[in-house]
Amino acid sequence: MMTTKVDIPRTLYEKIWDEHVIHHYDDGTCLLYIDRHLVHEVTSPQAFEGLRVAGRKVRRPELTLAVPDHNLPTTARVGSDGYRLPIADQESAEQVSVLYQNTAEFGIELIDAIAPEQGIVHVIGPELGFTLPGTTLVCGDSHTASHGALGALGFGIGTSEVEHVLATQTLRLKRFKTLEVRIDGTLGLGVSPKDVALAIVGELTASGGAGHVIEYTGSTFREMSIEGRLTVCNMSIEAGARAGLVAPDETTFAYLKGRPRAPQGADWDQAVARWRTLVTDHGAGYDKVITIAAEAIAPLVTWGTSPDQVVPITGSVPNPDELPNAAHHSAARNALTYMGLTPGMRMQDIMVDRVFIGSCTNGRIEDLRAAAAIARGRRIAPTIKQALVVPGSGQVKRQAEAEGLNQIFVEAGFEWREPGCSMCLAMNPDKVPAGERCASTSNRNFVGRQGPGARTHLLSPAMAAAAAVTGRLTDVRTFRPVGAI
Ligand SMILES: CC(C)[C@H](C(=O)O)[C@@H](O)C(=O)O
Ligand code: SF4
Repeated sequence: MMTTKVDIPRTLYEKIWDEHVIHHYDDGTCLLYIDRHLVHEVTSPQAFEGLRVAGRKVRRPELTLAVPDHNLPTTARVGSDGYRLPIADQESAEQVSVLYQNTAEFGIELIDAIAPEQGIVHVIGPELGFTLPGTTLVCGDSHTASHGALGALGFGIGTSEVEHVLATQTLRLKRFKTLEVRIDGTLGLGVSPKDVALAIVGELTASGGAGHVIEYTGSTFREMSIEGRLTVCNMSIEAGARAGLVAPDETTFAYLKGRPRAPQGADWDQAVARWRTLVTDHGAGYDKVITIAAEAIAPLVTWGTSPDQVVPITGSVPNPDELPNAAHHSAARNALTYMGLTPGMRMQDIMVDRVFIGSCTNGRIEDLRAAAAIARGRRIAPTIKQALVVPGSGQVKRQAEAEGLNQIFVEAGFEWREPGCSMCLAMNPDKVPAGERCASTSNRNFVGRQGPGARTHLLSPAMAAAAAVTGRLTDVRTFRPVGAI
């Protein structure tokens, strides 16, 4: 009997990859077909310019969707007279208006700053059903890994690759290696998908996943919502991985059903039947495997300037010289100097100046619900200079408002904003001043990330809300909800 390719056990990643290879080159690279392309204002201007200079068109404009997010102020975008407010910062205004011009010139759909669907590129892709299982999806943005939560092979690309995808709808790439991150068991009370993500990054280190696609397996992910899976997949890149994947299942199908751009009617049934085959076959091997027990994961918080510099909230700032890996000693010392911390300090004694709840890591409805459950009936500490809640998209914002979450936040002293990347990175007016400390639900605590000299502690939405209430990093497990939400 003939052995067909189908009989060889393959991982989920290999199945998606194989299905998209158009050509194998002699040097081992492959030409890969790209199903979907997301574009934002930061990494696309040079790509469009390249097309213009070469006199090329966009090959399949209908497969690309553009949205501004990084540079938008999160204050009102429309004045009381109904007119659009200008962006004050010249560079930001320019980037956004160039995106508008480029998309108009090349016939690409644009969700503009005041459209109801506007939001962070990685939040709107899934919620519109633009992101679908088994597809290849790219964006000139490292957190494109997020989309793997729906079983799409999503990865970030550079600006020259953005141009290549626009021109050809393909990319020439080397196959990635595979890494299984297996977590079984039930998360403890107060432990969220963000803690899972931080635990994985802490375990793998910021470079442990380099060159790999992570597949998240085990009962913890099977029981996790799509929002939670998006949070975990989002941070795959913080462990150095190109992409993160969760095999699509009933949770995925329920999430996607009825989304505006997902297949409808008979197409839907056919699509689901196909998506059910998107699982790693029994007997398929990964290049690397790590396992973590769900019960071992505590609420975590970062102390340094890399997302892998993380400890349980009940822990202390480590002594750099006592870290297990000697290669990390000097990096840790520099991080502590930048962060203004000394070894041995209890994490819960660290006072914060600002709190940011939002970003493509934690700006979805479940994140806001978790934060609101802590904020409800409480006030932010008087020492807090600013506490921002920034929904990841217009849809998240409307849903949160329908549930009254905005009111809970505002009554507690938080500011309720328009969707965008906001304080995740200092490309818009939401910045942390030099020397100030921010408890942030975003994904990067790099030097200067939230503003020059700003100090960032990454944590979950509930922990961020708790920090806002007490004015310091706080174990959310010591909080009891006030009333029901
Ligand atoms: C601006 C963009 C290129 C960048 C990225 O690639 O991730 C940003 O989104 C980030 O989070 O640092
Ligand atoms: S929210 Fe932050 S991480 Fe996400 S795309 Fe925007 S800047 Fe990048």
